[in-house]
Amino acid sequence: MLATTSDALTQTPSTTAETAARGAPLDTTISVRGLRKLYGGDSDKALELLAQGVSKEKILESTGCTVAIQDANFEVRRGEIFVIMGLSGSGKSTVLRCLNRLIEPSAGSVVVDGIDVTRADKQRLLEVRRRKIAMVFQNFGLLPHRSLVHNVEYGLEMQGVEKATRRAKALHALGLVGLQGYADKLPRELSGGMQQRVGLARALATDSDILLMDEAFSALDPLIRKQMQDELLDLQARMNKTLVFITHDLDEALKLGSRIAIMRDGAIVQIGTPEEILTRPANDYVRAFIQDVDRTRIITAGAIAKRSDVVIHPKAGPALAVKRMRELGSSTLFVMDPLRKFLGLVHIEDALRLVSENVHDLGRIIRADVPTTTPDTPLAKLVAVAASTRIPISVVAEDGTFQGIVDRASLLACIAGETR
Ligand SMILES: Nc1ncnc2c1ncn2[C@@H]1O[C@H](COP(=O)(O)OP(=O)(O)OP(=O)(O)O)[C@@H](O)[C@H]1O
Repeated sequence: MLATTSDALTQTPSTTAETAARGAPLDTTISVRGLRKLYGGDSDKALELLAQGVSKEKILESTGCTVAIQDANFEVRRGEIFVIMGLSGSGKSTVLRCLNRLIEPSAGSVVVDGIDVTRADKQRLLEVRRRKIAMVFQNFGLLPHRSLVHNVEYGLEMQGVEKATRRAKALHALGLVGLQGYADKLPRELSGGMQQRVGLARALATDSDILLMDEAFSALDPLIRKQMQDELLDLQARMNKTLVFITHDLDEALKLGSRIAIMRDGAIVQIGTPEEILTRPANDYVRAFIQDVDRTRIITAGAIAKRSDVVIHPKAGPALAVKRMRELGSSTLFVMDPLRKFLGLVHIEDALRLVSENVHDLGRIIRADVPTTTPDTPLAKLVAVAASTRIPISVVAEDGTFQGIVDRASLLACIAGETR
Protein backbone atom coordinates (compact mmCIF):
# COMPACT_ATOMS: atom_id res chain seq x y z
CA MET A 1 0.00 0.00 0.00
CA LEU A 2 1.09 3.54 -0.63
CA ALA A 3 1.60 5.27 2.70
CA THR A 4 -0.86 7.80 4.05
CA THR A 5 0.35 11.35 4.48
CA SER A 6 -0.91 14.15 6.61
CA ASP A 7 0.90 16.81 4.68
CA ALA A 8 -0.07 15.85 1.15
CA LEU A 9 1.71 17.78 -1.52
CA THR A 10 0.00 21.11 -1.72
CA GLN A 11 -1.55 22.65 -4.80
CA THR A 12 -0.06 25.85 -6.07
CA PRO A 13 -2.45 28.79 -5.73
CA SER A 14 -5.03 28.65 -8.48
CA THR A 15 -5.02 31.30 -11.14
CA THR A 16 -8.78 31.31 -11.45
CA ALA A 17 -8.96 34.95 -12.43
CA GLU A 18 -6.59 34.39 -15.32
CA THR A 19 -8.41 31.23 -16.34
CA ALA A 20 -11.82 32.84 -16.11
CA ALA A 21 -10.55 35.70 -18.21
CA ARG A 22 -9.85 33.21 -20.96
CA GLY A 23 -13.39 31.96 -20.87
CA ALA A 24 -12.73 28.45 -19.56
CA PRO A 25 -14.83 26.97 -16.74
CA LEU A 26 -13.37 27.75 -13.30
CA ASP A 27 -12.43 24.19 -12.46
CA THR A 28 -10.52 23.72 -15.71
CA THR A 29 -6.80 23.28 -15.33
CA ILE A 30 -5.83 22.38 -18.91
CA SER A 31 -7.72 23.72 -21.90
CA VAL A 32 -6.90 22.42 -25.38
CA ARG A 33 -8.36 24.14 -28.43
CA GLY A 34 -7.98 23.25 -32.11
CA LEU A 35 -4.82 21.22 -31.49
CA ARG A 36 -3.18 19.84 -34.61
CA LYS A 37 0.13 18.09 -35.13
CA LEU A 38 1.69 17.12 -38.41
CA TYR A 39 4.99 15.35 -38.77
CA GLY A 40 7.38 15.97 -41.69
CA GLY A 41 6.66 17.29 -45.20
CA ASP A 42 5.03 20.59 -46.14
CA SER A 43 3.02 21.30 -42.98
CA ASP A 44 1.56 24.68 -44.10
CA LYS A 45 0.03 23.07 -47.16
CA ALA A 46 -1.08 20.08 -45.07
CA LEU A 47 -2.79 22.33 -42.49
CA GLU A 48 -4.67 24.05 -45.30
CA LEU A 49 -5.83 20.71 -46.70
CA LEU A 50 -6.79 19.53 -43.20
CA ALA A 51 -8.96 22.63 -42.75
CA GLN A 52 -10.65 21.79 -46.05
CA GLY A 53 -11.53 18.33 -44.71
CA VAL A 54 -9.09 16.39 -46.91
CA SER A 55 -8.36 12.90 -45.54
CA LYS A 56 -5.14 11.97 -43.71
CA GLU A 57 -4.20 9.53 -46.45
CA LYS A 58 -4.58 12.15 -49.22
CA ILE A 59 -2.61 14.68 -47.15
CA LEU A 60 0.23 12.19 -46.70
CA GLU A 61 0.19 11.46 -50.42
CA SER A 62 0.26 15.07 -51.59
CA THR A 63 2.39 16.75 -48.88
CA GLY A 64 4.42 13.98 -47.20
CA CYS A 65 2.92 14.99 -43.84
CA THR A 66 1.67 12.49 -41.29
CA VAL A 67 -1.38 13.91 -39.53
CA ALA A 68 -0.91 12.76 -35.93
CA ILE A 69 -3.59 15.01 -34.37
CA GLN A 70 -6.43 16.36 -36.48
CA ASP A 71 -8.32 18.82 -34.28
CA ALA A 72 -8.31 18.00 -30.60
CA ASN A 73 -10.48 20.00 -28.21
CA PHE A 74 -10.86 19.13 -24.56
CA GLU A 75 -10.70 20.42 -21.02
CA VAL A 76 -9.07 18.69 -18.08
CA ARG A 77 -10.73 19.51 -14.77
CA ARG A 78 -8.79 20.12 -11.60
CA GLY A 79 -8.46 16.96 -9.53
CA GLU A 80 -9.68 14.49 -12.15
CA ILE A 81 -8.00 11.57 -13.87
CA PHE A 82 -8.43 12.35 -17.53
CA VAL A 83 -7.63 9.26 -19.56
CA ILE A 84 -6.73 9.41 -23.25
CA MET A 85 -7.34 6.02 -24.78
CA GLY A 86 -6.92 4.66 -28.27
CA LEU A 87 -5.17 2.04 -30.36
CA SER A 88 -1.51 2.25 -31.26
CA GLY A 89 -0.85 5.16 -33.59
CA SER A 90 -4.08 6.99 -32.76
CA GLY A 91 -2.14 10.02 -31.49
CA LYS A 92 -2.31 9.67 -27.69
CA SER A 93 1.37 10.24 -26.93
CA THR A 94 1.51 13.16 -29.33
CA VAL A 95 -1.41 14.86 -27.56
CA LEU A 96 0.19 14.26 -24.16
CA ARG A 97 3.54 15.68 -25.23
CA CYS A 98 1.89 18.74 -26.76
CA LEU A 99 0.54 19.59 -23.29
CA ASN A 100 4.03 20.48 -22.06
CA ARG A 101 5.42 21.09 -25.54
CA LEU A 102 7.84 18.21 -25.49
CA ILE A 103 6.33 18.04 -28.96
CA GLU A 104 5.68 21.35 -30.71
CA PRO A 105 2.03 21.58 -31.89
CA SER A 106 1.48 22.61 -35.51
CA ALA A 107 -1.62 24.64 -34.62
CA GLY A 108 -4.03 25.30 -31.78
CA SER A 109 -3.57 26.26 -28.16
CA VAL A 110 -2.86 24.60 -24.83
CA VAL A 111 -3.61 26.71 -21.77
CA VAL A 112 -2.47 25.41 -18.37
CA ASP A 113 -3.81 27.32 -15.36
CA GLY A 114 -4.11 30.45 -17.43
CA ILE A 115 -0.67 30.15 -19.04
CA ASP A 116 -0.77 29.75 -22.79
CA VAL A 117 1.87 27.05 -23.10
CA THR A 118 1.81 27.20 -26.88
CA ARG A 119 2.93 30.84 -26.83
CA ALA A 120 5.17 30.73 -23.76
CA ASP A 121 8.81 31.76 -24.24
CA LYS A 122 11.61 29.35 -23.35
CA GLN A 123 11.95 30.54 -19.75
CA ARG A 124 8.22 30.38 -19.01
CA LEU A 125 7.99 26.94 -20.59
CA LEU A 126 10.84 25.67 -18.42
CA GLU A 127 9.05 26.98 -15.36
CA VAL A 128 5.84 25.19 -16.38
CA ARG A 129 7.71 21.93 -16.89
CA ARG A 130 9.59 22.20 -13.62
CA ARG A 131 6.82 23.39 -11.35
CA LYS A 132 3.41 22.70 -12.83
CA ILE A 133 3.59 19.54 -14.92
CA ALA A 134 5.51 16.37 -14.08
CA MET A 135 5.74 13.34 -16.30
CA VAL A 136 5.82 9.59 -15.61
CA PHE A 137 7.05 7.40 -18.44
CA GLN A 138 6.32 3.79 -19.42
CA ASN A 139 9.96 2.73 -19.23
CA PHE A 140 10.34 4.49 -15.85
CA GLY A 141 13.10 6.82 -17.14
CA LEU A 142 15.37 6.20 -14.15
CA LEU A 143 19.06 7.03 -14.15
CA PRO A 144 20.72 3.61 -13.66
CA HIS A 145 23.77 4.74 -11.67
CA ARG A 146 21.89 6.93 -9.24
CA SER A 147 20.36 5.59 -6.03
CA LEU A 148 16.59 5.80 -5.74
CA VAL A 149 16.66 8.86 -3.55
CA HIS A 150 19.01 10.57 -6.02
CA ASN A 151 16.67 9.64 -8.85
CA VAL A 152 13.74 11.17 -7.01
CA GLU A 153 15.80 14.27 -6.22
CA TYR A 154 16.55 14.81 -9.88
CA GLY A 155 13.52 17.00 -10.70
CA LEU A 156 14.17 19.07 -7.59
CA GLU A 157 17.78 19.59 -8.61
CA MET A 158 16.45 20.96 -11.89
CA GLN A 159 14.27 23.34 -9.89
CA GLY A 160 17.36 24.53 -8.00
CA VAL A 161 16.10 23.29 -4.64
CA GLU A 162 18.91 23.18 -2.06
CA LYS A 163 20.29 19.82 -0.97
CA ALA A 164 18.76 19.27 2.49
CA THR A 165 15.27 20.25 1.33
CA ARG A 166 15.38 18.09 -1.77
CA ARG A 167 16.61 15.10 0.21
CA ALA A 168 13.73 15.54 2.68
CA LYS A 169 11.19 15.89 -0.13
CA ALA A 170 12.58 12.90 -2.00
CA LEU A 171 12.45 10.69 1.10
CA HIS A 172 8.92 11.85 1.77
CA ALA A 173 7.85 11.04 -1.81
CA LEU A 174 9.47 7.58 -1.60
CA GLY A 175 7.44 7.04 1.56
CA LEU A 176 4.26 8.05 -0.26
CA VAL A 177 4.74 5.28 -2.81
CA GLY A 178 5.62 2.70 -0.16
CA LEU A 179 9.39 2.64 -0.76
CA GLN A 180 10.66 3.94 2.55
CA GLY A 181 13.83 2.03 3.39
CA TYR A 182 14.88 1.64 -0.26
CA ALA A 183 16.45 5.09 -0.65
CA ASP A 184 20.00 3.88 -1.24
CA LYS A 185 19.20 1.02 -3.63
CA LEU A 186 19.96 1.22 -7.33
CA PRO A 187 17.15 0.88 -9.89
CA ARG A 188 18.46 -2.50 -11.11
CA GLU A 189 17.92 -3.91 -7.61
CA LEU A 190 14.16 -3.33 -7.91
CA SER A 191 11.30 -5.08 -9.69
CA GLY A 192 9.45 -3.32 -12.53
CA GLY A 193 6.58 -2.34 -10.25
CA MET A 194 8.97 -0.84 -7.72
CA GLN A 195 10.83 1.05 -10.42
CA GLN A 196 7.58 2.56 -11.60
CA ARG A 197 6.84 3.65 -8.04
CA VAL A 198 10.15 5.52 -8.12
CA GLY A 199 9.06 7.17 -11.37
CA LEU A 200 5.86 8.20 -9.65
CA ALA A 201 7.72 9.40 -6.54
CA ARG A 202 9.94 11.56 -8.72
CA ALA A 203 6.88 13.22 -10.24
CA LEU A 204 5.24 13.68 -6.83
CA ALA A 205 8.37 15.16 -5.25
CA THR A 206 8.30 18.16 -7.57
CA ASP A 207 5.00 19.40 -6.05
CA SER A 208 3.54 19.72 -9.56
CA ASP A 209 -0.25 19.87 -9.63
CA ILE A 210 -0.44 18.03 -12.91
CA LEU A 211 0.97 14.58 -13.68
CA LEU A 212 1.20 13.35 -17.26
CA MET A 213 1.40 9.56 -17.30
CA ASP A 214 2.28 7.91 -20.61
CA GLU A 215 1.33 4.22 -20.58
CA ALA A 216 2.83 4.30 -17.10
CA PHE A 217 1.70 0.79 -16.15
CA SER A 218 1.89 -0.95 -19.54
CA ALA A 219 5.29 -2.54 -18.90
CA LEU A 220 4.14 -4.17 -15.66
CA ASP A 221 2.81 -7.70 -15.37
CA PRO A 222 -0.99 -7.91 -14.89
CA LEU A 223 -1.09 -8.42 -11.13
CA ILE A 224 1.36 -5.65 -10.33
CA ARG A 225 -0.40 -3.46 -12.84
CA LYS A 226 -3.74 -3.92 -11.09
CA GLN A 227 -2.10 -3.19 -7.75
CA MET A 228 -0.51 0.00 -9.11
CA GLN A 229 -3.89 1.10 -10.52
CA ASP A 230 -5.50 0.64 -7.09
CA GLU A 231 -2.68 2.50 -5.41
CA LEU A 232 -2.84 5.34 -7.91
CA LEU A 233 -6.56 5.76 -7.21
CA ASP A 234 -5.85 5.73 -3.50
CA LEU A 235 -3.05 8.27 -3.86
CA GLN A 236 -5.16 10.46 -6.11
CA ALA A 237 -8.02 10.50 -3.61
CA ARG A 238 -5.65 11.76 -0.92
CA MET A 239 -3.56 14.20 -2.93
CA ASN A 240 -6.03 15.68 -5.37
CA LYS A 241 -3.55 16.01 -8.22
CA THR A 242 -4.76 16.37 -11.78
CA LEU A 243 -3.74 13.39 -13.89
CA VAL A 244 -3.68 12.94 -17.64
CA PHE A 245 -3.21 9.23 -18.17
CA ILE A 246 -2.54 7.58 -21.51
CA THR A 247 -3.44 3.96 -22.11
CA HIS A 248 -4.43 1.63 -24.93
CA ASP A 249 -6.16 -0.65 -22.43
CA LEU A 250 -9.91 -0.12 -22.15
CA ASP A 251 -10.22 -1.85 -18.77
CA GLU A 252 -7.51 0.39 -17.37
CA ALA A 253 -9.23 3.45 -18.83
CA LEU A 254 -12.58 2.47 -17.35
CA LYS A 255 -11.07 1.75 -13.98
CA LEU A 256 -8.97 4.91 -13.63
CA GLY A 257 -10.76 7.52 -15.68
CA SER A 258 -12.93 10.22 -14.17
CA ARG A 259 -13.47 10.95 -17.85
CA ILE A 260 -12.09 9.25 -20.92
CA ALA A 261 -11.24 10.69 -24.33
CA ILE A 262 -11.28 8.02 -27.02
CA MET A 263 -8.96 8.71 -29.96
CA ARG A 264 -9.03 7.29 -33.43
CA ASP A 265 -6.75 8.29 -36.29
CA GLY A 266 -5.66 11.51 -34.61
CA ALA A 267 -9.19 12.63 -33.73
CA ILE A 268 -11.08 12.49 -30.43
CA VAL A 269 -14.27 10.57 -31.14
CA GLN A 270 -15.85 10.76 -27.69
CA ILE A 271 -15.21 12.28 -24.27
CA GLY A 272 -17.26 11.04 -21.34
CA THR A 273 -17.34 9.33 -18.00
CA PRO A 274 -16.93 5.54 -18.12
CA GLU A 275 -20.69 5.23 -17.61
CA GLU A 276 -21.49 7.68 -20.38
CA ILE A 277 -19.22 5.83 -22.77
CA LEU A 278 -20.73 2.47 -21.87
CA THR A 279 -24.34 3.62 -21.90
CA ARG A 280 -24.17 6.16 -24.74
CA PRO A 281 -21.34 5.30 -27.16
CA ALA A 282 -20.95 8.13 -29.68
CA ASN A 283 -20.65 5.93 -32.76
CA ASP A 284 -20.13 2.40 -34.07
CA TYR A 285 -16.38 2.60 -33.48
CA VAL A 286 -16.85 3.20 -29.74
CA ARG A 287 -19.68 0.65 -29.65
CA ALA A 288 -17.37 -1.99 -31.13
CA PHE A 289 -14.64 -1.00 -28.72
CA ILE A 290 -16.77 -1.55 -25.63
CA GLN A 291 -18.73 -4.58 -26.73
CA ASP A 292 -16.83 -7.10 -24.60
CA VAL A 293 -16.67 -5.02 -21.45
CA ASP A 294 -18.44 -6.36 -18.38
CA ARG A 295 -20.67 -3.32 -18.13
CA THR A 296 -22.16 -4.33 -14.80
CA ARG A 297 -18.80 -3.68 -13.10
CA ILE A 298 -18.82 -0.07 -14.25
CA ILE A 299 -22.42 1.01 -14.54
CA THR A 300 -23.89 1.94 -11.20
CA ALA A 301 -27.36 1.73 -9.72
CA GLY A 302 -27.59 5.52 -9.77
CA ALA A 303 -27.00 5.62 -13.53
CA ILE A 304 -29.93 3.39 -14.44
CA ALA A 305 -32.29 4.20 -11.57
CA LYS A 306 -35.77 5.14 -12.76
CA ARG A 307 -36.57 8.37 -11.05
CA SER A 308 -40.16 9.26 -11.88
CA ASP A 309 -43.64 7.71 -11.84
CA VAL A 310 -43.11 5.18 -9.14
CA VAL A 311 -43.17 7.44 -6.07
CA ILE A 312 -45.93 8.64 -3.80
CA HIS A 313 -46.02 10.90 -0.77
CA PRO A 314 -47.20 9.38 2.53
CA LYS A 315 -50.10 11.86 2.80
CA ALA A 316 -51.52 10.89 -0.60
CA GLY A 317 -53.90 8.25 0.76
CA PRO A 318 -54.61 4.65 -0.32
CA ALA A 319 -57.25 5.41 -3.00
CA LEU A 320 -54.82 7.62 -4.90
CA ALA A 321 -52.09 5.01 -4.44
CA VAL A 322 -54.31 2.32 -5.99
CA LYS A 323 -55.20 4.64 -8.88
CA ARG A 324 -51.51 5.42 -9.56
CA MET A 325 -50.53 1.75 -9.46
CA ARG A 326 -53.30 0.85 -11.91
CA GLU A 327 -52.22 3.64 -14.27
CA LEU A 328 -48.62 2.40 -14.12
CA GLY A 329 -49.52 -1.31 -14.30
CA SER A 330 -47.41 -1.75 -11.18
CA SER A 331 -48.12 -3.57 -7.91
CA THR A 332 -45.88 -1.29 -5.81
CA LEU A 333 -45.22 2.38 -5.20
CA PHE A 334 -42.21 3.85 -3.40
CA VAL A 335 -42.92 6.32 -0.64
CA MET A 336 -40.80 9.39 0.04
CA ASP A 337 -41.53 12.36 2.28
CA PRO A 338 -41.52 15.98 1.04
CA LEU A 339 -37.77 16.17 1.70
CA ARG A 340 -37.28 13.15 -0.62
CA LYS A 341 -36.34 10.91 2.31
CA PHE A 342 -37.08 7.30 1.47
CA LEU A 343 -39.67 5.67 3.73
CA GLY A 344 -40.36 2.32 2.05
CA LEU A 345 -42.96 0.96 -0.35
CA VAL A 346 -46.65 0.23 -0.43
CA HIS A 347 -48.16 -2.84 -2.05
CA ILE A 348 -51.42 -2.77 -4.00
CA GLU A 349 -53.08 -5.49 -1.90
CA ASP A 350 -52.43 -3.54 1.30
CA ALA A 351 -53.67 -0.32 -0.29
CA LEU A 352 -56.87 -2.05 -1.51
CA ARG A 353 -57.46 -3.38 2.00
CA LEU A 354 -57.20 0.14 3.45
CA VAL A 355 -59.63 1.43 0.81
CA SER A 356 -62.16 -1.31 1.67
CA GLU A 357 -61.72 -0.57 5.40
CA ASN A 358 -62.15 3.14 4.67
CA VAL A 359 -58.79 3.93 6.32
CA HIS A 360 -56.94 6.95 4.91
CA ASP A 361 -53.54 6.63 6.55
CA LEU A 362 -51.09 5.21 4.02
CA GLY A 363 -48.41 5.25 6.75
CA ARG A 364 -49.87 2.07 8.24
CA ILE A 365 -48.96 -0.08 5.25
CA ILE A 366 -45.51 1.24 4.37
CA ARG A 367 -43.08 -1.66 4.24
CA ALA A 368 -39.65 -0.45 5.23
CA ASP A 369 -37.94 -3.82 5.06
CA VAL A 370 -37.20 -3.70 1.31
CA PRO A 371 -34.03 -4.18 -0.76
CA THR A 372 -32.06 -0.93 -1.06
CA THR A 373 -28.70 0.06 -2.45
CA THR A 374 -26.52 3.16 -2.72
CA PRO A 375 -26.28 5.03 -6.07
CA ASP A 376 -22.60 4.20 -6.58
CA THR A 377 -23.01 0.43 -6.26
CA PRO A 378 -21.98 -1.36 -9.47
CA LEU A 379 -24.83 -3.37 -10.97
CA ALA A 380 -22.78 -6.57 -10.73
CA LYS A 381 -23.30 -6.41 -6.98
CA LEU A 382 -27.09 -6.26 -7.39
CA VAL A 383 -27.58 -9.31 -9.56
CA ALA A 384 -27.94 -11.71 -6.63
CA VAL A 385 -30.31 -9.33 -4.81
CA ALA A 386 -32.47 -8.93 -7.91
CA ALA A 387 -32.62 -12.70 -8.36
CA SER A 388 -33.86 -13.26 -4.82
CA THR A 389 -36.77 -10.81 -4.87
CA ARG A 390 -39.49 -9.65 -7.21
CA ILE A 391 -39.49 -6.18 -5.66
CA PRO A 392 -37.37 -3.57 -7.51
CA ILE A 393 -34.30 -2.40 -5.62
CA SER A 394 -34.62 1.10 -4.16
CA VAL A 395 -31.65 3.38 -4.74
CA VAL A 396 -31.12 5.52 -1.65
CA ALA A 397 -28.29 8.03 -1.14
CA GLU A 398 -26.27 8.09 2.06
CA ASP A 399 -28.36 10.99 3.38
CA GLY A 400 -31.50 8.88 2.98
CA THR A 401 -32.87 10.63 -0.12
CA PHE A 402 -34.62 8.46 -2.66
CA GLN A 403 -32.88 8.34 -6.07
CA GLY A 404 -35.17 5.90 -7.89
CA ILE A 405 -35.46 2.18 -8.47
CA VAL A 406 -33.59 -0.50 -10.36
CA ASP A 407 -35.92 -3.20 -11.64
CA ARG A 408 -35.06 -6.60 -13.07
CA ALA A 409 -35.81 -5.53 -16.63
CA SER A 410 -33.30 -2.67 -16.67
CA LEU A 411 -30.72 -4.80 -14.89
CA LEU A 412 -31.07 -7.61 -17.42
CA ALA A 413 -30.97 -5.13 -20.32
CA CYS A 414 -27.72 -3.73 -18.96
CA ILE A 415 -26.18 -7.18 -18.51
CA ALA A 416 -27.21 -8.03 -22.07
CA GLY A 417 -25.28 -4.97 -23.28
CA GLU A 418 -28.26 -2.98 -24.48
CA THR A 419 -27.47 0.71 -24.43
CA ARG A 420 -30.17 3.08 -23.36
N1 LIG B 1 8.46 11.69 -34.73
C1 LIG B 1 7.54 11.28 -35.59
N2 LIG B 1 7.73 11.43 -36.92
C2 LIG B 1 6.77 11.04 -37.80
N3 LIG B 1 5.60 10.49 -37.47
C3 LIG B 1 5.36 10.30 -36.16
C4 LIG B 1 6.31 10.68 -35.15
N4 LIG B 1 5.81 10.38 -33.95
C5 LIG B 1 4.57 9.83 -34.17
N5 LIG B 1 4.32 9.79 -35.50
C6 LIG B 1 3.08 9.31 -36.12
O1 LIG B 1 1.98 10.02 -35.55
C7 LIG B 1 0.89 9.16 -35.34
C8 LIG B 1 0.49 9.19 -33.87
O2 LIG B 1 1.54 8.64 -33.10
P1 LIG B 1 1.50 8.55 -31.51
O3 LIG B 1 2.80 7.98 -31.06
O4 LIG B 1 1.09 9.85 -30.95
O5 LIG B 1 0.33 7.50 -31.29
P2 LIG B 1 -0.02 6.65 -29.99
O6 LIG B 1 -1.51 6.55 -29.98
O7 LIG B 1 0.61 7.25 -28.80
O8 LIG B 1 0.61 5.25 -30.33
P3 LIG B 1 1.35 4.21 -29.36
O9 LIG B 1 0.31 3.71 -28.40
O10 LIG B 1 1.83 3.15 -30.31
O11 LIG B 1 2.46 4.96 -28.70
C9 LIG B 1 1.31 7.80 -35.84
O12 LIG B 1 0.85 7.66 -37.16
C10 LIG B 1 2.80 7.85 -35.80
O13 LIG B 1 3.38 7.02 -36.78
